[in-house]
Amino acid sequence: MTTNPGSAEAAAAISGAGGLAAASGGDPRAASGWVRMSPVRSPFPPIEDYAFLSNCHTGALVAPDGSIDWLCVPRFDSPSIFGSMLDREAGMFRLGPYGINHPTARDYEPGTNVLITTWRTVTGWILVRDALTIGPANGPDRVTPHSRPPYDDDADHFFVRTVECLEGHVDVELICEPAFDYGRTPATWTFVDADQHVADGSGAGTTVRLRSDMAMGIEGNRIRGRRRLKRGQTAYCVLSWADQLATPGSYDEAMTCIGHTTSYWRNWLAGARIADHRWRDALQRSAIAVKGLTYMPTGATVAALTTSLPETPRGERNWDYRFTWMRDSSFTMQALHYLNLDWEADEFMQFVADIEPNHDGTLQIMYGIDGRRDLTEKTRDDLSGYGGARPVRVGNNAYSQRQNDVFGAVLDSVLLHTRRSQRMPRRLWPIVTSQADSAAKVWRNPDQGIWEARGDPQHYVSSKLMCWIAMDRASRLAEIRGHPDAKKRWADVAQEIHDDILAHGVRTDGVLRQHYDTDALDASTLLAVLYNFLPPSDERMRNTVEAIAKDLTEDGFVLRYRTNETDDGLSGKEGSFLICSFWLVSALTSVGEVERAVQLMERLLKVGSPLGLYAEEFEVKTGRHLGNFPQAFSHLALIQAASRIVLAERLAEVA
Ligand SMILES: OC[C@H]1O[C@H](O[C@H]2O[C@H](CO)[C@@H](O)[C@H](O)[C@H]2O)[C@H](O)[C@@H](O)[C@@H]1O
Repeated sequence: MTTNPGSAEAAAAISGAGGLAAASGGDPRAASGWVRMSPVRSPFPPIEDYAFLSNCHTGALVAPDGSIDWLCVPRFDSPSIFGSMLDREAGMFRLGPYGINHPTARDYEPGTNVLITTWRTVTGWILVRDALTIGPANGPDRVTPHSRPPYDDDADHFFVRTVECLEGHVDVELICEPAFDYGRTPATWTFVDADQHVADGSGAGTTVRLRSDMAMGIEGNRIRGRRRLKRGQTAYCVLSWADQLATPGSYDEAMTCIGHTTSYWRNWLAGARIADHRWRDALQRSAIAVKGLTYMPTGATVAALTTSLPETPRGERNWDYRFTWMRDSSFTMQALHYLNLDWEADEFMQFVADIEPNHDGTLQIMYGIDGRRDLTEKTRDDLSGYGGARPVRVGNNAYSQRQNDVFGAVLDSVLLHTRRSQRMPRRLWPIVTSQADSAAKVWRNPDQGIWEARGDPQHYVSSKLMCWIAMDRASRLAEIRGHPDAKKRWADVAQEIHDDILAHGVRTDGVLRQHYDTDALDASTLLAVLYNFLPPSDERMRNTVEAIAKDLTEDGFVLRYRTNETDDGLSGKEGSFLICSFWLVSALTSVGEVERAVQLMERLLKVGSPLGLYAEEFEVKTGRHLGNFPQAFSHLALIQAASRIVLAERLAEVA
């Protein structure tokens, strides 16, 4: 038992006598120091009901009841300290009205990553602001596009929560119960000031500091505070984890941090070129979500904030996405370029230039956000998993897979970057040559494909297509660099791959197939349309789009493939893949079916979360989101699809 005796009285004063008496009897975690203080929160909220906050170092998910159910510190890929998303006993931090779990309204402060929650109780109204703080080093200056913004990468990062009573009176409750190392180690709390407004919670080599102007007590492994706020009164609490643990010391200071955070996001967004269109809000939210998944110190992006949110309810399709996939990042760069947000793309190019290649010059398909290579997957059998979906995985064995699309992803990004910045950094040329030569060598080999199937390698059409992109982009880059021999050599290979796909990758009905030895469909072949493998007027492009729209959809939403036709080495049925559904919007636009594209886009926007966020998949029969959340793939494809439609509509207007 880790209770600080000195603080037990304070706890009892707040929670009422007997607060500490609720014991851990029968709880297997008691042996490791757990002291259960209240019934386990249950059930798991729907994935899409979470709010996402980020400081571009790490991110958090806030449940509708005001609890932070996911936070890893100090980085996206660190072990969680609040992990209730994966196990109701793996840590949480709630601020909200006592005894009420359903907010009246939740929204972001427009154009920011600051969450505003309003609560109405029988006695009054309160407004809670939540932010993972971030801010400009030199004040909220306007960011000029194409210049390095005055971001303070090394600023202290806090989770700041403020509450303001708008009407009547409300009893506000704070419960902070970290569980370090993905729920394995409960916090040991000690007060560090005499007034008991600052406490340190430690475990598994990590210390967090909680500071508040509310009276706090230690109850076993958690801090609890309660205060009655009357109209016009305020309170705050701040959680920090930086070494110096310096935190705002008053409500006003906390609000200043939130103000800086607001300015940061708005200034960043001011650099984006977002069409004045009815989808503007969705585009802005997606841009903020994608940016929020960027790890600022290296420019790497995580594929999603979380690990192991299930793609099949209660199933085994649970993966850790807190890493940087070359493919996902390349698509992210494209999406940010659509919005004129080139600066992040520049940063990612630096990341690419810095990574350590394999001995043969190839790149891994994914890396840690700090560029590390070993992402060995482990299962955490001590965690229940979201809704009972097990195993929970930490790490991702896909890192050692052979996925031949990676060459195209990297080289397409380099060409895009070169064109946008009108220069090609010298340090990128060795990467171009090694990727192009590797692609030229391996494109004939089977691989695991872009869906990272864990079954046998196949000749995936989309992998060959991306090798064609690799050779095409390399040839254009060689031209820019003035290497005519390389230009010709790589263009010849591009042509060879093109011919090969047309010879083996097209079914007798003129539709692109998933891989050379099947007639099954695969939504990744929509990339052929998006990358202009053939002109959009070519029948094979239209046939592929129509076949996918008709035979690979559930209620209009696109599956990446049918799991009963494709052995991906896993059990369970998936939901529709949101990236594929947005790809279909883009592809319909390309082949001139703009009205149908708009209809599908509108439906996709309707199934976004109440806060405009998307997981990886959507389950048509329940209307629930599935998989990791929020997922960059879904948001970047939304940006691409909307941008393409907006462009098509504008062109139609001037025609
Ligand atoms: O379905 C099996 C695979 O699922 C994950 O991969 C998916 O997510 C990646 C990150 O967004 C994406 O790049 C890939 O295209 C998706 O299929 C998982 O990470 C893999 O380990 C797993 O084998």
